[in-house]
Order: sequence, then C-alpha cells, then structure tokens
Amino acid sequence: MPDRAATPAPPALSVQSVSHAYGKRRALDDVSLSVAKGSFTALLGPNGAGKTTLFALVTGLLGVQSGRIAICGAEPSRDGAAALEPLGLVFQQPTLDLDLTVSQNLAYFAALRGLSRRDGRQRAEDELARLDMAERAGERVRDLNGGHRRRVELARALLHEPRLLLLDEPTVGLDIESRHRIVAYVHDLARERRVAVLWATHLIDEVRADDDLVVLHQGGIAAAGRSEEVVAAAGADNLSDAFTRLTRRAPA
Ligand SMILES: Nc1ncnc2c1ncn2[C@@H]1O[C@H](COP(=O)(O)OP(=O)(O)OP(=O)(O)O)[C@@H](O)[C@H]1O
Repeated sequence: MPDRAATPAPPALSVQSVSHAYGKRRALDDVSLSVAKGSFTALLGPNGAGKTTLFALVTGLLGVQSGRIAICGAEPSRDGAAALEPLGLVFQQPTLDLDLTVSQNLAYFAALRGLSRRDGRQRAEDELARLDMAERAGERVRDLNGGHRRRVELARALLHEPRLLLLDEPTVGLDIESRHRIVAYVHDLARERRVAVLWATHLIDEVRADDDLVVLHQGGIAAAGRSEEVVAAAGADNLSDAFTRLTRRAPA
C-alpha cells in the first residue's frame, strides 16, 4: 500500500514555466512560483511587469498558452471551473453594485457561490464583524468611503472560505490609514486563518521582512524568496534599494 501520509499536500497555487504573449508582445516569460498554505506572498513589480496578466491566467480570464497552473493541485485548463472553487478574488477595480446595500451585495455573491440563504447571511455577518463593518451592513455601497468599500470586497472574497486569496493592487486609491489596515488584516488572514495569499503590488511598504516575495520585472522573475533574503542577496540595505537594483533595466 502506498504511504499516503508521505505525500505532501500540493501548494495552494503552483505556476510552472508560464509564458504569455498578446500578439507579438510578450507579457510573461517562463514564470514559475508557488504559494503555500498560510503564506503571504507579495508579487512585487513595477507597472507593466505582468502582474495582472498572471492573475488573469490564474483566474481563467485568459487561457494558458504555455506552462501549467494548478490551484490546490487541480488545473483549471484540465479540470474545468471546479478547480477555481478554492479561489477568492479582490480585483484592482472595485466590482460592487453601488446601488445595493452591503448585505445585498454579499447575499448576491453568496448565492452565486452556492451558499444557502442562511449560511450566506451568517458568513456575511461573521466576515463583516471581523472587519469592523457590522454596523454598515444596511448601508448602500454608494454611501461608503473607499476604505470601507474595499473592506466589503474583502468580506465578499472570503464568504466561501477560500484557501487561496488573490488580490491585485488592492490598496490603490486608498488613504494611508485604510491601506495599513487592509495590509495588516490580510497578513493576519494568512498567519491566523492559514489562507494562502498572493498580493500583487508595486508598493514596497506593503511587504514585510518575513513575507514570501516574488519580484516580477518585464515579464520575468527578477528574484524570489523570503523578503529579507531577497534584500540580502541583492546586496541592498532595504527592500526599496533591492527593488531599484532588481528592476533597473529599462523596459524593452
Ligand atoms: N490586452 C493587452 N493587449 C496587449 N498588451 C497587453 C494587454 N494587457 C497587458 N498588455 C501588456 O503586457 C505587459 C504586462 O501588463 P500587465 O497589465 O500584466 O502588467 P502589470 O504588472 O499588471 O501592470 P499594471 O500595474 O500597470 O497593471 C505590459 O507591457 C502591457 O502593456
């Protein structure tokens, strides 16, 4: 009998040798990375590095041209939409219905995810409470500020208890306090609730020394590892210096 205990669980996200081109424009070139359960992995890259393209491939918005992408061991391109079930998403652009209340937005999404009304309501209450948003449940999204809207999007992404959470530049346009709050909340999610997080950003101060880090530049991986190790390997004093060194080459 094979020893099942000896088989390690697959990572929450595995990207192997993925390349992608828009016509002749190569956006990703042989990218490999993985995100383990409980890891906060920062995908750090300047504008145009390929972060959004990578997210579009992982979420199935773009078809995989070459390489392999697996979510908790299942490949959407091979296993179909069911492979996307462990995935929670916060897109770069807000996608809430402004004319619905917070609760209505969450109830709609819970139904899409197949939760019963009762479970959906309970999950929404739990996530809103964790985000200090319980008292806003009955307000129209249009009346919320940007930071509160982002918290609702985060609650929505967590309703079905995803094992892998992807966030594409989720703090763009937020004030400093709201940014810090979201950054801290998602770090806690990874550490305490063991969610695997892939956080795309171009903002260095969102990355902590003990985060896992992938530096993407011109469609390729310029460095990867524990953030403090990437800094040391680049011979830099801090992540800002390391990032400057690693992304010095001018865009092609
Ligand atoms: N639909 C498209 N058609 C053609 N080229 C594209 C398309 N989308 C992206 N690109 C190009 O692919 C490259 C990677 O873009 P991508 O949006 O993935 O980078 P990014 O790191 O997310 O940047 P940003 O932070 O500006 O969104 C860029 O050179 C971009 O111009």
